[in-house]
Amino acid sequence: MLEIDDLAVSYGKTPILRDVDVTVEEGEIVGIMGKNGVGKTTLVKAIMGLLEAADGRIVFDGDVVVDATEAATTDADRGGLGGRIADALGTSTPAGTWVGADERARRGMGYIPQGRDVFPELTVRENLRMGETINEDDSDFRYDDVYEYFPILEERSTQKAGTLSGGQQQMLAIGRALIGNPDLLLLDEPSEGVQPSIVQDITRDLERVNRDLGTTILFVEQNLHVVQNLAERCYAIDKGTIVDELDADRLQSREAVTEYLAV
Ligand SMILES: Nc1ncnc2c1ncn2[C@@H]1O[C@H](COP(=O)(O)OP(=O)(O)OP(=O)(O)O)[C@@H](O)[C@H]1O
Repeated sequence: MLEIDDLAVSYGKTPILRDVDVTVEEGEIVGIMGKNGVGKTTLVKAIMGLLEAADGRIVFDGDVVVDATEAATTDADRGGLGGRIADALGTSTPAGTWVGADERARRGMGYIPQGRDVFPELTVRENLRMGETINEDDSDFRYDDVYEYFPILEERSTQKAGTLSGGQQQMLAIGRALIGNPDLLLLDEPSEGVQPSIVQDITRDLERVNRDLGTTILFVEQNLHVVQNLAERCYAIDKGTIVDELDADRLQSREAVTEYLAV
């Protein structure tokens, strides 16, 4: 479903990610854990197409969506207009293969950003309607299904999203993404700003989504409960690169997991 090879991402001239290799098979729930500031958000944004890659490749559902490898960004591409402009400006070039975020969403990536980004002045229902703008292939997944997963959203359907608790907003963001009918759901710290009892609910809800809808899930987290209870396997990221991969057995060891978290 997703294959990331040798990915590097920079902010301006500052390298943030380097040599990132991550693979996610169809139907899996995979975590990427790491402490504050190690590059988790940067990685999710690069997968979604919100940040350019300085190097590496990303293949989604069999199609190359990013190819910023040297081979792809030299020769023909660098001879093109984009390459010449980039050369003239002395910037990194987007030459090579680049599929934008909107197109990645249309091809089946669903993204739930850190902080959720619900529209606070719109009602719950209006927020869910936003998910339909992504869904062009007549998904069967509609409001009623979202409400079945998250009954509280039906109770609050005419309430402004900004008045919901952190956990309810997270449910709303997940519901909105599901209406877009994603094959791959990318979540950036779903537990952030959510009270612990509700974090457990959200973990269970995401498992149910994976089981019932077959949605592949890739999340980044630094919450021990979510890492241990949601991930089937988990990468550890530190200082911008993948430093370990834990299978289901190792994930059960609190000691093994906390090494990579700020707990
Ligand atoms: N827009 C930006 N410009 C420059 N540097 C940035 C920018 N955004 C993030 N960084 C830096 O990139 C590094 C990785 O940040 P990132 O947000 O990806 O980490 P994170 O693991 O998601 O952290 P957190 O858990 O705090 O969200 C940090 O050192 C951060 O300061």
